[in-house]
Amino acid sequence: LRKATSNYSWVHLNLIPGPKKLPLTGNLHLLVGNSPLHHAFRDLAVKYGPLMHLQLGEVPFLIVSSVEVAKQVLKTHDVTFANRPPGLAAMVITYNYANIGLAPYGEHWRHLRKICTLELLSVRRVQSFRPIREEENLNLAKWIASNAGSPANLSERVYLSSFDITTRASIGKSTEEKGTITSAIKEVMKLGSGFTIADLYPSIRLLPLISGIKFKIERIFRQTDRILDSIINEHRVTKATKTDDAMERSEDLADVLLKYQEDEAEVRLTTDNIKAVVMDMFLAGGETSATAVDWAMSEMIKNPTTLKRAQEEVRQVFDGKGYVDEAEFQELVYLKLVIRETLRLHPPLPLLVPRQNSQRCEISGYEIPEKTRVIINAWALGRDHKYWNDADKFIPERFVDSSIDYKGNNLEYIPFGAGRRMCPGISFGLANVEFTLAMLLYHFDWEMPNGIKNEELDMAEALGPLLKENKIWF
Ligand code: HEM
Repeated sequence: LRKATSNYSWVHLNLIPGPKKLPLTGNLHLLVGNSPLHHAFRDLAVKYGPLMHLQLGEVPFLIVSSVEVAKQVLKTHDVTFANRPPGLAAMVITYNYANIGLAPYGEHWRHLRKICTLELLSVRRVQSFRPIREEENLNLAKWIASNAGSPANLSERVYLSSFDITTRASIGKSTEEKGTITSAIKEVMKLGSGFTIADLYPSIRLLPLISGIKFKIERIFRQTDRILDSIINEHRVTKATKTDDAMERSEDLADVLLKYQEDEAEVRLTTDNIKAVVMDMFLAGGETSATAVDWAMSEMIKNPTTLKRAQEEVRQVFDGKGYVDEAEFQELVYLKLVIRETLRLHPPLPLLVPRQNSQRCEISGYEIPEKTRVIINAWALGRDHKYWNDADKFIPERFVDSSIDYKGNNLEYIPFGAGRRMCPGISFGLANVEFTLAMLLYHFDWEMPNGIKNEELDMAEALGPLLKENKIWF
C-alpha cells in the first residue's frame, strides 16, 4: 500500500480553514452521525468555507464545495489532480490498481481509458446493447405486473435489472453467481470508499487485521477472482472454437479486452488488467443507473404534475407501437429534462471519486502539498443557490433552453464528474436510465401504498443504495 500520510506538510494544510481538530481523531467525531457524508460536508462548509481542511484520523482531506474552487482543481490543475488516493480494499480488489477507475494517472491508465472510450463504451457499442436493454426491461415489466396492486420493493428489482444489463454487456450472459457478485459489490462499495477506519489510520499496520477488514477484503477478493477467472477462461475457449464472423456478432466487453492479448495488439493487457476492468464495469455500471432511476421515480411520485406530464409524453410517443422503442427516444424531450434534474439534485456519486494531487500546487492562495486527498462535493454544487434558483426544488423545466450538459463544462452540474477522470460510461448509463424510466411510465400507473399522500414521501428514506454506503465505516 502506498503510504497515504507521507510527504505532506501539516503546516501548510493547517492554514486552510476547517473545524478544530481533536488529538488522535481529528475531525472524525463530526462525521459519525446518521447523515450521509455529502450532507455533513456541506453543513460544515457553510461554516468553514468552500475549501475546507478536515483531518479524518491521520489523513488530511480537502473538501471542495464551490464552483470557483472546483474549477481550480478540475480545470486549472486537472492533470495534477488526476490521481486517485490509495486504499487497502481498492488495492486488493483492483489487482493492485490494474483497473481504470482507481489506477494512478499515467501511461497504464491512458491506455485503458482509450480502450474504454473508443471500444468498450463508445456510442456504437452502447447501441449494440439495445437488445439486452429491451429484454431485461421486459423481464422487469413482467415482474412488476406480477406484483400489481401490492406494495413492491422496486429499488432492489431495478438494481438487479440494471446489474443484469451491465453483466450481459460485459460478459455476454447473466451470471449464475449473481448473488455472490452483488453482495461482493455492496461490500466493496463500503470497504473501498476510502473512509474505513483502516484507511484513516494507515500507520497502525495491525488495524486492518484487528478490525477484520483485511480478512473481509481477502475473502471477497478470493470469491470475485474465482468468478472472473472462470469468465475469462470460458471466453478464451469460445474464442478458440468460433469463427471470426460469429465472434463479431456476439462480441461482449470481455471479448474486446481479450483481443489486447493477441500478438498483433498495439497495447498488451495482462489477465489481471482484464479481470480488473470487467470488475470496474460491474462496480460502476449497475448501481449508478439504478440509483438514478430510483430517485427519478421518487421525485415524480412526489411531484404528480411532473409524473403526469412525463407519462403523457411517453404514452403519446409509444401508443402507436404498444411498446417502448429506443429508436423513438429523441422524442422523449420532457423525460430527458426529468433525468437531468434528477441527476442535479441526486447525483448517484455525490462526492464523485476522490482525487489526489501528484505534485504540490496552489489552490485559492493556499499551498497544497503533494498527495493530498481532495473530495469534490458535486451534490453541494448542484444545489448552490448562487447558481440555481429554488435550488432544492425539483423543477425539470429549468433545463428548457439550457446549455448545461453532462460533459463537465459547467461545474455547478457535474453528476458524471469533470476533467480527465470524468465518467466514460455516460452514454451507457443514460441509455439504461432512459429505457427503464420510459418502460415504468408507459406500462404502469404509480402511487404511494396504503393511502400515503404523494407529498408525504420521505425522501431521506428513498436514499439510493449508493448513498446509504456514503459514511465512515468502522
Ligand atoms: C447514471 C450513471 C452513472 C453515473 C452518474 C456515473 C458517475 C461517475 C462519476 C461521478 C465518476 C467519477 C468522475 C470523476 O472522478 O470526476 C465516474 C467514473 C467512472 N465511471 Fe461512471 N457513472 C455512471 C455510469 C457508468 C457506467 C454505466 C459505466 C460503465 C459500465 C461507468 C464507468 C465508469 C468508470 C470506468 C469510471 C472511472 C473513470 C476514470 O477514473 O478514469 N460509469 N462515474
